[in-house]
Amino acid sequence: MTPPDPTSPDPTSPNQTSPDPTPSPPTRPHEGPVLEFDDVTLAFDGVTAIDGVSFHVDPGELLAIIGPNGAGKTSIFNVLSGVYRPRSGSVRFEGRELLGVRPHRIAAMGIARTFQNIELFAHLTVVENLMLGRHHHMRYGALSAFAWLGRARREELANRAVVEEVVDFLELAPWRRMPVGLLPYGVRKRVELGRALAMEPRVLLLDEPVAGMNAEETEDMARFVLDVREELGIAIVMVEHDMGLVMDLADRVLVLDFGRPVRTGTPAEVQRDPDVVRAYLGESPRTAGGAG
Ligand SMILES: Nc1ncnc2c1ncn2[C@@H]1O[C@H](COP(=O)(O)OP(=O)(O)OP(=O)(O)O)[C@@H](O)[C@H]1O
Repeated sequence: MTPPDPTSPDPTSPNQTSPDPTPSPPTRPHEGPVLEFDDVTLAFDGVTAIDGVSFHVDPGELLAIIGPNGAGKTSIFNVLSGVYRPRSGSVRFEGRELLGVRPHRIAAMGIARTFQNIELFAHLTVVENLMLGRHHHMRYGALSAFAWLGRARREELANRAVVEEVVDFLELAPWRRMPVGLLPYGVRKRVELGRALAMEPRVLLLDEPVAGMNAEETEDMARFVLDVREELGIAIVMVEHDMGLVMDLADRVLVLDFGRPVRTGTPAEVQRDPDVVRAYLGESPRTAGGAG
């Protein structure tokens, strides 16, 4: 994945120039897709990373985004999380426009993200890393904590309770007090999923959740991703090169090539689409093994 480049010039990255519009709270529960990505185009100097891409995600749905290296998958995540501002198009979360909204506010609205390269604090314990996921839910800083000791304490306890639920849900109890840097790779990836879940998101963006994992770790992660969707009902957008995982888990698959959408459909539809086979999967669907 290409990491976000904070030095890239406007208008493509990041949302520096425009004021941060305060999203108005919805007056009634949102109906329809939880996420709408509508005719979005994002260009860097000479490179069109996303070229007129549209998709939607329904509540509780798992949409996988696949495509060869450089197809624009990470760029879509960077637009969804407010790191890049596209040249044109619209991105809506529960009906509210996200373009122009800063990343921390998008996270607080309910969109959490994991990264391909684990972004945890190696010297902090599992529980401490998960508590960082509660950051957006903490209203009392150090100063106000003196003034409102009781409330701050209650908030701390509530945040700890959420973190404990995540520890149970992802079966992280054996490692809870260990520094994350000492944990096996597969467990660290699970802690990163946990930190995103601790935010209590309504949409989860998973960036290559099984990259670098062995078969056993992949199987574990697949089970947890399914549990997140089925038990917590969280909508998921997943970028992944492991085609077995994509075809097993996804409700629908969006295939990209050179920033352009090739096809959106169920795993079965996508696998037998000749354009997809040509663009990504190889000569025969049977040879599909990913391009990562
Ligand atoms: N900050 C940037 N500055 C310039 N070009 C960029 C930047 N980010 C991405 N690109 C370009 O946009 C295109 C899409 O990149 P992107 O990282 O989104 O692809 P990807 O599908 O995630 O690839 P991979 O599977 O290798 O992670 C590529 O040509 C990439 O070089």
